[in-house]
Amino acid sequence: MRFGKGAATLRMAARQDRPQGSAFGAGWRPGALADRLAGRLDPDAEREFGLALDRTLSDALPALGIVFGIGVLLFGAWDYWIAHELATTTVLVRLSLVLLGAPGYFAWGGRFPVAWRCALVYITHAGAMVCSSALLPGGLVLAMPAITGAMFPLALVEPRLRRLAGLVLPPALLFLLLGAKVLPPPVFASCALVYALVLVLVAAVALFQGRLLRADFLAERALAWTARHDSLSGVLARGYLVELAGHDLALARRYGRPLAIAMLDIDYFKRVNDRWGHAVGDALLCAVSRACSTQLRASDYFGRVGGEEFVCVMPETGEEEALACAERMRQAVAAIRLDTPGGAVACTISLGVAALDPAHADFGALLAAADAALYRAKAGGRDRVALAPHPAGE
Ligand SMILES: Nc1nc2c(ncn2[C@@H]2O[C@H](COP(=O)(O)OP(=O)(O)OP(=O)(O)O)[C@@H](O)[C@H]2O)c(=O)[nH]1
Repeated sequence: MRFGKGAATLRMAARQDRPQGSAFGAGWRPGALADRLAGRLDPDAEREFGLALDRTLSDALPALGIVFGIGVLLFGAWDYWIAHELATTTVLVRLSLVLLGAPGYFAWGGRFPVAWRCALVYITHAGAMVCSSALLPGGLVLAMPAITGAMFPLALVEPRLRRLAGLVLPPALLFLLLGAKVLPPPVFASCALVYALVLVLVAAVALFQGRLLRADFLAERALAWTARHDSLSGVLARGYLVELAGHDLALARRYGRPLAIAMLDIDYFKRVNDRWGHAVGDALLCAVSRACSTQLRASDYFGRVGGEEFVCVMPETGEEEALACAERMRQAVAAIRLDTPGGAVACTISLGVAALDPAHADFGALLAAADAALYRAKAGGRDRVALAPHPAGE
């Protein structure tokens, strides 16, 4: 199962804090035991896990259609073998119910929730098995392995218990209704008991599968977080920042929207390391990251691109607003006082701001413009903001 992310989700993830682990809350509530067994995650992670699972299900549905189609043909042949005089009727029942559920295989541009599509497919198809075998002599008993067996693969792809129950219970009720009508009472009782036992086993498989998939989801999420973030400061890593910025730059170009970046560098950082030691230098890098991040809009993002160099990307932001944001960051950093046993450590930053211009070939060109402006801020005395000139005016 792939837990891939679309560009929008990627951007959301960029602003998230470190991934949460399995955070099943303490305290008793209905379903708490099932939650514990399934390794249920905290609400946000569970929502994300559910979306990933829905994507997988949506992708799998068309392929399942081919498998189910072959199944319908094979069971039609089985009908002929059991009672060929009834087979035309049973095959028609099977086909009509399966065709009724067939729209569920298609995505319909995402107009219908995946849960509904799954329900339409599974309930009609399992209903087709139950109804047509109820028409055959002893058919319900003979078809029991297929009817109950089909629930196990379902539990593997849909391990969420409530959803699973919504899928398997309607065909189970249909089985009980028709079984009570066509089977002798002792046979019916025994079939109902076996059906109930299989339901319990299917629930156990779903719980176990849910636990495995959630562990897989958490591991993949933690790995993605580590790959996309700077391990020291927790802000975006260079590669991920460039990936996100490339996407936002393409959007800004396409729709003629503004976008600006600020590149910043801690002034005389070498002296901090030399005087206070690398541990204090590291703590200062974290403090600067925090101070700058708090000055940004929710749509902006901030990453570390070098030793003591950071970049802030501001989509939908023009030159003036970017300069104001850069100035806020400068002031926020200047206010930092890092308490150490040797005394309070302070620092300043220099910033270069560049606004997107049609002449910037790509994000690298915009970055180079901000870097040149940063160089001018350093040369001009540090602790200041410099704006990159428009490329045409250079
Ligand atoms: N503590 C710590 N230091 C780092 C890290 N990465 C880079 N540095 C240090 O950052 C310093 C950068 O020094 P320089 O490039 O000379 O720049 P500067 O001293 O800040 O001077 P200006 O940029 O010109 O104001 C070097 O001493 C690097 O060792 C890190 O992750 N942790």
